Amino acid sequence: TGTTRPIRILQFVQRCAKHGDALSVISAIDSFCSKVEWAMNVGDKKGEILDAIVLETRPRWVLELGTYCGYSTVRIARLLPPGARLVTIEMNPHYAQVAKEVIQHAGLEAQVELLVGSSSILIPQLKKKLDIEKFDLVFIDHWKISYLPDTKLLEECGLLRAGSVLLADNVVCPGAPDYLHYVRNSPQYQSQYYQSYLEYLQVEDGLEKSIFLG
Ligand SMILES: C[S@@+](CC[C@H](N)C(=O)[O-])C[C@H]1O[C@@H](n2cnc3c(N)ncnc32)[C@H](O)[C@@H]1O
Ligand SMILES: O=C(c1ccccc1)c1ccc(O)c(O)c1[N+](=O)[O-]
Ligand SMILES: [Mg+2]
Repeated sequence: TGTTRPIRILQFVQRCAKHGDALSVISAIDSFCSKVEWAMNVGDKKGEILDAIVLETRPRWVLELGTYCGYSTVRIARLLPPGARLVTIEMNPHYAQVAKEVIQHAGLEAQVELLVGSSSILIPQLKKKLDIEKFDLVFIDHWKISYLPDTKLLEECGLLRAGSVLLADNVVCPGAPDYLHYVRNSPQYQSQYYQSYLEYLQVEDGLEKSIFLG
């Protein structure tokens, strides 16, 4: 039995990226996934939109749903102001282990809280687990069928405040139609679509930014 794709991504990072240099980790993964093996990272094009929204939001508390190999985790954590924290949830223990090592290679482990488990189980435990009040920014990038139920769960658990920003990946491809309809039609959200492309491909995709109005 050979290796897994996440392991091959990690090995490339460990071989080609400079320890403690987040940008070199990001470009190593983008290089590997655009030239060697496609992988479901948010990627460089949508990643630039993600970066801009992190910088614009200046979040103290960030939640990421879906870690995979930690590519977007590193993209976000490298831009956080001192003292800010990124909580990332991943249900696959193998992916979580790879992500842990990628985040460590980038030197960002102090800013990141990586939780292994299902979002629907962990979200209701977050207030107890962490001395957290509300999330300022949520990056939604796990299985597309979970976007809507988990958004409603975040509302019910009182983890969003007026002004909290939800940023959802893949609202076009593979798509999250029920989520999109909800945030675009609910009076509780102000939504905006950022057109881009599916990671490493010439297929349309985009991010939806939705501000919770409270
Ligand atoms: C597209 S990948 C995440 C990519 C990552 N955000 C990036 O851009 O580098 C989706 C991940 O979400 C995880 N996942 C899917 N549903 C989940 C759930 N309900 N709770 C926790 N993790 C979940 C999958 O195991 C997978 O690793
Ligand atoms: O669902 C897929 C998918 C579907 C089919 C084959 C490969 C991946 C996918 C594609 C691009 C993404 O950015 C992404 O986040 C996901 N995902 O799994 O969450
Ligand atoms: Mg995605």
